Amino acid sequence: MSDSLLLIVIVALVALLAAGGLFFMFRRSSKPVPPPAAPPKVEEAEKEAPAASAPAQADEGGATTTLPPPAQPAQELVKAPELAEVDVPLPSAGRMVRLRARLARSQNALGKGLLELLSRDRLDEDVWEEIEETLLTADLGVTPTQEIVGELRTKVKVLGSRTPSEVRGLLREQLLAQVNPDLDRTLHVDKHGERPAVVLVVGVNGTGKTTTTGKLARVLIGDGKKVVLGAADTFRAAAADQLQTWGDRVGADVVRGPEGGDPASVAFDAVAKGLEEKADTVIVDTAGRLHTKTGLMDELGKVKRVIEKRSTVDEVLLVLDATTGQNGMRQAQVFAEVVNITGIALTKLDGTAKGGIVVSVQRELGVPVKLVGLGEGADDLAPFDPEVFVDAILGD
Ligand SMILES: Nc1nc2c(ncn2[C@@H]2O[C@H](COP(=O)(O)OP(=O)(O)OP(=O)(O)O)[C@@H](O)[C@H]2O)c(=O)[nH]1
Repeated sequence: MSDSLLLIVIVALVALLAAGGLFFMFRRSSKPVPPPAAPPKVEEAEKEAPAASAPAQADEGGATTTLPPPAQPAQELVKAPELAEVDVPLPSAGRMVRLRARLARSQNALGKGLLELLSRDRLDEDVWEEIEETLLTADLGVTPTQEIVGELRTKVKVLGSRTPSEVRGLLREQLLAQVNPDLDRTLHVDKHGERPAVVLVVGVNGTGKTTTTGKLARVLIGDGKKVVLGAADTFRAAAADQLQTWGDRVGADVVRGPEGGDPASVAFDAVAKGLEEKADTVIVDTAGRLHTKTGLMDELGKVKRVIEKRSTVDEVLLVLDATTGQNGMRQAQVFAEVVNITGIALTKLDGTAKGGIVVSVQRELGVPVKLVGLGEGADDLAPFDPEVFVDAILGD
């Protein structure tokens, strides 16, 4: 090989080596930098901070990026809820007037239908049948319906032609007579001397018994009374918790026992607490399961007997769900045979057009409706006022 050829080969080799070096240098600088330390896996993060939530977060592409555990200490995340502040409910006077719009919303169709039928020029048999049907559909019961129709027929004949206000007046008079404004609807909740009044709340589960007990406590506290609650519905643990929440909110002591414990013993302790606290009223929420009539009789009988060792049972309130119609009435009858009911709390009247149940339940049980539930809100329980009720049915 000539010297010049050797020189060319050497130059070419040096150039090749230089290009290769540049290539490797470039590749190394474009390689991603690995993370300094791998973050803990989800399970590890959870072990370190059991209460930490959402340790992983999905990006838009569906891939999961593991996040480091949150910086704050775990116990803050499981801290107990703060006690609800005690609020002061409004007094009970005029409550039903305040809730009248709600009553009108559910019951107005009945009034409108009846007023329209009675305002027709000709009131033939078909129209009277329709009036009868309307009253029966509203759960008024057969006898009250027949009485109302009989009275209206006579009065309409006497009147001859009818102005709208005359028709309204006639109907108002008849409905009010059936609701019976003369019944004594006093709630016996005032203490006697040193002893608190005791209210026993009975009824089938789901009728709104616990809710009514809590709402009633609010009504009484709004009226300036001191109230103790007894969670004698030991059958369902959640019922005691529910009552506790009501008690915490309005500032009423709640006496409760173990789940499945003896309801009579809770009732006894509640009355003892009422005496000790110089309370005006002790309200005892019972389970009142309708398993068998004798079982029910034993349970409620024992609760009553045990209370009477320390005080008197002044009011036995039967809670009845207005939406359950005839089924509810049958259950009510069983309770009436087992305990001496002194008043009815008719709940969920906001959820049914069948307000006639006020009339039929009073007739069948011979006990006045003393309270009505008109919603799920804390202040949606009102002392029953017959005139406000009838006016809400008829509309303004
Ligand atoms: N719309 C409406 N709902 C009501 C009324 N009263 C109670 N409720 C609802 O009825 C449901 C049942 O109420 P509870 O008080 O738990 O019934 P309960 O009879 O005590 O049932 P247990 O606790 O199982 O014994 C709850 O969702 C209440 O909010 C009312 O007047 N109107």
